Amino acid sequence: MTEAVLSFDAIRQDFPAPGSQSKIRVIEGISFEVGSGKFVAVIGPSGCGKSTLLQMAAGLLMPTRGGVRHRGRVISDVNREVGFVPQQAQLFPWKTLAENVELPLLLRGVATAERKKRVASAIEAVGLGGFEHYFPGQLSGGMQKRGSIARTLVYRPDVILMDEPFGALDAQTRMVMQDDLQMLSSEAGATVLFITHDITEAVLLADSVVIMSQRPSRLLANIEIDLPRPRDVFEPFRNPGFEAAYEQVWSVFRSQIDIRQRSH
Ligand SMILES: Nc1ncnc2c1ncn2[C@@H]1O[C@H](COP(=O)(O)OP(=O)(O)OP(=O)(O)O)[C@@H](O)[C@H]1O
Repeated sequence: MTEAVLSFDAIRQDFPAPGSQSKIRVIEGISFEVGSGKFVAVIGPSGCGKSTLLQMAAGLLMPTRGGVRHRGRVISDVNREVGFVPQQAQLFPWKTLAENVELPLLLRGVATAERKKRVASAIEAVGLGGFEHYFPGQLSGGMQKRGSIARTLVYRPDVILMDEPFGALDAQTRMVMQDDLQMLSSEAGATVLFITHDITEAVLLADSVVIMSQRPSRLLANIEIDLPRPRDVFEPFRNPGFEAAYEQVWSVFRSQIDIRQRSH
């Protein structure tokens, strides 16, 4: 069995209800693991607590009950061994691409020569060689997203947390980025916890898909996606076994979506 890098153990999360003394239960009893070198996608209806789980893994929020462990250690403070790729690229607009990517290394006190080497290789890995001196405003949305991924890869975090990283991209750029991410993460043997609303994206990228229910959210299923790699993200249905895997996820997930019967 592969070693668990992250484990979520019977997580419950209550938040104070804004404007009242009561509490809202958002998560009720979620448990799953992210194994070493595995790509785990989490899907669930809007507001079910997916981002909340990432915040717990990053040590920015402690669960009301249960615990999150990183390589067996209970996370009780900011977890500096995770890398976070947010929904928006969030590069500093006044810094060049190279300076943005270099920042985490500066904060960690990495020596200059090593910094330069790692920045160059991270920028190269995401296909942005030649754009080092561009400012974020001079890059397209997709390129900024690549920059944000390079800024995470550069310090080689033990786990990469991605919160709908491709949600805001156009459909074509999104496919290219999915393909790149698949290659980068398998080459680096990276451990990734990835949030998405998109079942196709989840099935194409993940080794397993965790499906959460509506609030208070529970774990509906944790489905292993045993499709050969590399997977074709451009023509999903050409991947042998894709249709069955998609159907397996959709058959669980569809109960969580309001599909209204309209008579007109
Ligand atoms: N600090 C907070 N205080 C109060 N409520 C919160 C807080 N953080 C999150 N919530 C609530 O918890 C619920 C889950 O939020 P979260 O952002 O984790 O959902 P999500 O599944 O990532 O949603 P989406 O798919 O729409 O991004 C939401 O209803 C939100 O209003």
